[in-house]
Amino acid sequence: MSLKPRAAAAESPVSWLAHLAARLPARLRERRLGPRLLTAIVLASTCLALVATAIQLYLDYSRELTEIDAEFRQIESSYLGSLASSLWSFDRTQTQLQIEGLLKLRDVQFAAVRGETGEQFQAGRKSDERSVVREFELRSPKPPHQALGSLTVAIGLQGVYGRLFDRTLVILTTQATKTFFIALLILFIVSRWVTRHLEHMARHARGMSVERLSQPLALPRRPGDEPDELDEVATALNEMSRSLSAELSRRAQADQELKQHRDQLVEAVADLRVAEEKYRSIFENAIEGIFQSTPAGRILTGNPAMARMLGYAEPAELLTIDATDLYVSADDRQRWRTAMEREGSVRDFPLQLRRRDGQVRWVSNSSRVVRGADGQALYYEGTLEDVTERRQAEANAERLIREEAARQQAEAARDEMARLGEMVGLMQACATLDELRAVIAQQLPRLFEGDDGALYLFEPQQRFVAIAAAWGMAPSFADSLTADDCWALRRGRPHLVEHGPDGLRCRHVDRALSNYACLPLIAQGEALGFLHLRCNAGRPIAQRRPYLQTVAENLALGFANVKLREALRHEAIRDPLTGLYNRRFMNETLERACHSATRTGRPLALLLIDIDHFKRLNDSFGHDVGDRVLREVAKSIAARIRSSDLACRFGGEEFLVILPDTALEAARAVAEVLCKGVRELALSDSSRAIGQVTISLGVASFPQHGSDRAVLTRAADAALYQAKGQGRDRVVVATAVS
Ligand SMILES: Nc1nc2c(ncn2[C@@H]2O[C@H](COP(=O)(O)OP(=O)(O)OP(=O)(O)O)[C@@H](O)[C@H]2O)c(=O)[nH]1
Repeated sequence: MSLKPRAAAAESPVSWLAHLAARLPARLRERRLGPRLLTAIVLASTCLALVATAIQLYLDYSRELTEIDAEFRQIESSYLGSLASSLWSFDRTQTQLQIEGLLKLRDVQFAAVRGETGEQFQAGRKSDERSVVREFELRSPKPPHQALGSLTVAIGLQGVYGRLFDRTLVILTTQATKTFFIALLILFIVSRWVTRHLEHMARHARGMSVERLSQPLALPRRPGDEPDELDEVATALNEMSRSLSAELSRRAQADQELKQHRDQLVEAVADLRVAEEKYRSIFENAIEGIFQSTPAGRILTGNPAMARMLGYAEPAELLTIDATDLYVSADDRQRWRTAMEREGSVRDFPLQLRRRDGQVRWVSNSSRVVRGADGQALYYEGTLEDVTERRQAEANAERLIREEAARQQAEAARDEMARLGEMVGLMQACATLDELRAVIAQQLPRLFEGDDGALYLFEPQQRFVAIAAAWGMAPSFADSLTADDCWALRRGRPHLVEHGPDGLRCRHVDRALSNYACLPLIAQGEALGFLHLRCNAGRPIAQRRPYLQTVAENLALGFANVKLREALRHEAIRDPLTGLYNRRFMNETLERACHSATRTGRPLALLLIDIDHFKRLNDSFGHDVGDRVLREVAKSIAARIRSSDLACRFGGEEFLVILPDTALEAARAVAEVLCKGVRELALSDSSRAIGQVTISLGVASFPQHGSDRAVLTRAADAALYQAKGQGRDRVVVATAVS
């Protein structure tokens, strides 16, 4: 059996396919997406269609073969019996008819019966084309079923091939048509949905420039269209454009900055060259020596000034010497290195170096350590200045300063002593303690210029000292102190506290105060007070101790002298019995008062007072009682006059009161007051009452009753006489001088 395709029918599709296959690579290499896509679809679809058609043909072919087998079985079952009967009965006509009848079956081309006897019947003709031939054995219908011959049937495959070809043609046509339209549809869709936009993007991209980067890509969309991947691509492109634009701006700015930096760099390089030349010039021409040396003492660099300083002709010679040999003292080198290692640099470090010729020079060194990344000292660099002459000049200047200071100190001491002498002189001229205090208050600040201080003096009959004079920080001094507040008063010795926290401070000074002195004023064993001094000038107080003691002693002496003088003077001008001024002093004072009244024209009055019946009182009570009455009357008078008035004992039991700036009527009123005051004295002896003591007063006034002491006194005396005459215990005003 053989299967042969029809050559004429197969030639056309194969050549078409060959032609198509030959053109496919060119089609697939098309630049346009549409044709490429179309070609790919057609190719893929064709391949699939061919594969599907081949499968279909194979299945159809198998079915056709099955049907041929079924046809043979049908021949076997339906025709073999009747043919055997016709052959058994030698019915040739029937046999021939039956064989021809077989040709009516589908695709049967040929049928032939060959009897055992050699007879042969056949219908149709044998073809060279492929066919399926089967031979059946014919046996008699009745036992013993002997062999009668055979039936040969040939079913041609040409019909099968024709049907398969037709079917293939239909399938391929259908597939091709479908593929064509689907391809067209896909082409349209791709063009509409994809390539149109891609071309738009391409046009946008082609038209893109740096200036147009900011123009966004907008796909031609109908409003309301949902965004798809192309929109995402467009969005991504726009974002890319924006990023690109930003990047370009940044690059442009960076370029600008780079340009500026480059310009600055160029300028800096130029400046650097200038600076380098400048520093080279400084290095070469500097007056100071400039060097670099290793920690081991090797000189790396040295300028001409350094070479000259050390006695070498050329800087290159410095590189051959060991720097450690330059030091006069090894200790100097060690101190210098220790300072460098500890501080990292030194400034104006004094050193003594030995020149090449052996001469020793003083130099001032300023250096620093240059360290590596590991912190190790790589080398030292610095400058050397020859300060030998300057040091000599400084030494001379220091000597001169010391001498000047000593001279000034001596001068200051002379000044101090001169001021002290001046104060002592003034003190000696003081008649009263008040005068003395005033002089001291005025002189002490001059004596201790620049320092704070105070003078404390014991108040009469008191146990505390009160401030008598203060200068400098006067408000910070206490007004009064007890003797316990000051170590100098307690111990009767000078108490000095130096700088520092350890000194034993007096209670009257602040705890923070140091450098002060308290010196007691002691005269004839009696403590008069103390001098307190706070030294502000930074000069140790101990240095001034001798001077302070001299001042304190002079002050004490001054007070003692004035006190003595006051006592003497008191005795000279006072009446010892009554304490009032005596007649001699009264005469002097009245003389001055009259002159003053004459000069100024101001009034002046006199009261002449006499105790009534004093003789009788003396006689009755004794002289001592009389003395006591004299004292009580004097006391009563002194208590009722002004401090500017002056009461004195005129003699015996007579008193005289001078009333400056007092007119006659006022004087009369004072006289009445005095008269009444004495009248009211209630005096008594130890055993009996003395009785009332009265006085009589005569009043005279300047200028009505006289313009000098004698006339006024006489006028007052005349008035007193009148008062006695008129019965005593009264005031009588003098009559005007005619
Ligand atoms: N106790 C005492 N008596 C003195 C003192 N000085 C004077 N006399 C006395 O004073 C008396 C003065 O008396 P006279 O001058 O007579 O006056 P008189 O007795 O006060 O009488 P009239 O002045 O007229 O009232 C005399 O007896 C003096 O001795 C004195 O210091 N002490």
